[in-house]
Amino acid sequence: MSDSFGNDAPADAWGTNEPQDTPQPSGSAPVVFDKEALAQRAREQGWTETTAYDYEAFEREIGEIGPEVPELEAILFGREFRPEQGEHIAQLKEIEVHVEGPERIAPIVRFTDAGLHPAVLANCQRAGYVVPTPIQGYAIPTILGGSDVVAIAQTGSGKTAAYLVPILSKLMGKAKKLSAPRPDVTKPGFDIRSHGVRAEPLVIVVVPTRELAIQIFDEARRMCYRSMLRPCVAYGGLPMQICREELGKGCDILIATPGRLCDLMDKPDLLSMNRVKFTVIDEADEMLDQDWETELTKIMAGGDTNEDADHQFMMFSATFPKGARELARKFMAEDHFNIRVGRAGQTHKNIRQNIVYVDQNAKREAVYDLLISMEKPGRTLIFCNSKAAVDLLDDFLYNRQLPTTSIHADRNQREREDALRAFRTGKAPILIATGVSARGWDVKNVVHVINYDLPSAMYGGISEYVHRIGRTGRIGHQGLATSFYNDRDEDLGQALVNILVECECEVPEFLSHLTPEDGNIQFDDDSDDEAEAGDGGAWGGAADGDGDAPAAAGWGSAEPAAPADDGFTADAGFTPAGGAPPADDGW
Ligand SMILES: Nc1ncnc2c1ncn2[C@@H]1O[C@H](COP(=O)(O)OP(=O)(O)OP(=O)(O)O)[C@@H](O)[C@H]1O
Repeated sequence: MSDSFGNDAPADAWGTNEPQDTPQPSGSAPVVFDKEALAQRAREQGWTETTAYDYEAFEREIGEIGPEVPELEAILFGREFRPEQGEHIAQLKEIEVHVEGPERIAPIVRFTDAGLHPAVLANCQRAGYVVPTPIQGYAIPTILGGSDVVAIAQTGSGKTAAYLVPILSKLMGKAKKLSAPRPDVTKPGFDIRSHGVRAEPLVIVVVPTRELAIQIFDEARRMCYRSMLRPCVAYGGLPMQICREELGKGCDILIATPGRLCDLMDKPDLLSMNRVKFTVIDEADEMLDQDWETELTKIMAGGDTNEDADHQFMMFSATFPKGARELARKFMAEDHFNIRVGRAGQTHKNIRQNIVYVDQNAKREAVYDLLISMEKPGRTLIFCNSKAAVDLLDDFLYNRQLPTTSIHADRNQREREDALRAFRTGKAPILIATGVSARGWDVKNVVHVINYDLPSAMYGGISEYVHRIGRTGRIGHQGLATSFYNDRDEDLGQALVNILVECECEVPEFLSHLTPEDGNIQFDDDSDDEAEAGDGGAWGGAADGDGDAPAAAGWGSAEPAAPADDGFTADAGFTPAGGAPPADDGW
């Protein structure tokens, strides 16, 4: 799909082209509609006029924003970083969106409909975003409206921008008003030890791994362009001295791993939480799996000093276990929104999943054969369950002259960064990793994910499988996921078959006995537990037969929100942002 600002833009994705109200059936003369007669007929039948969308225009003052700096712009938004949405983006929109909250959300179908600050809108354009993904369509207006949000959506569906864009839009133009004083680092004689300040961020984003922290920091830098806000990153493994120096220059948006953030919270001379207005927990499920619950509870409580009544909390993930729901219930406003694109833990049809039977002792040869026979070699990510297995496989393939590198928790920071850089740049296009270390990675053009070891329950089970294969087939691109299965993986068999059936992938012969005869898949996902617990069903309301809890009082809508692809017309009186979606914007 072409850039929305080029002349060959997809019609109206940014609302800049004339709406096409005259359909042109191919090969025949244009059909001319008499709009007035049609309007009259519609009114006679009792249809009201299309009402304008409430938050179409940006209503507050632009405020003070920074100048354009072409050199910086080229660095931040250079081709290397442009995601270039794939042509199969429509697959993502086919998934039903479920929303529970105190009121209906009118999802946005164009970025221009969201009432975003013009400078943020321009940054979205520069970043190459064409149309909002479904999770962005719902989360952006909800966050702009000031609500707390729990959001679940498939891997690679743009969750990071779903929170960064509205948060930055709310802060853009207000840096001078809201930010803590910052030292002038350009002043001659500036010395961080004597002139450094205490960091008082407005936004905290918590993520499970260092690599993810750096990736989100990069995305935040792009969205902060011209905002005069300063993003910083802090993670375990970064020398405390460097952390101190960075924070000492001032920090408005802090992206951090939970352990390091809690360390910093214990050092009031370095960090104060008193200005925090937005707390985002990204990949919440992973952090709870990794036993960061105490740290998350401390972070969500916001430290002793934060008394901001408007403090917004957000949790984003592709899966949503019980622990995360409990955290949400404890810290979020009672009227928070739950936005779920599809089933929690669902994947999508852009990933072709292959399960092949391979005996444990034949795996090495099998992975070699697979790599050597790839039609067109491309970036490939291989997952093993243990660090030792990663090292062994890396040695084995490297000795067979394949361009490999590897990453796991025992590597030092430098080694991890080098490995990821080599993979990103294509110097070492085969990366072998443990699942945890690759959580949330967004690497362009990963064409193949191989589960050398499938993640048994001990290694995160089926949700880990979903996260792993989600490193390919991102944002409308297609990808392949091959998994080696043998008797040791039987505990995962049923869940795998369910996902294969759901995504219309082939179920291999050796698992075919697990295919439900009546075609009805029973997902053993976390949302069911909730319903069984009888506590009101955090996911209540989606009466769609997918196993969700029945409608619960207090969660507003009793039907699923409209599927994102049908013009959002599920409900009378429910008008999509900006009217009907553009005719040909791919959604
Ligand atoms: N509207 C959009 N149009 C085009 N590209 C987009 C859009 N929104 C986000 N992207 C790009 O899509 C890629 C994937 O986004 P992101 O990493 O936020 O996905 P995610 O849902 O968080 O995935 P995961 O669950 O695997 O962490 C990024 O490169 C991002 O810049």
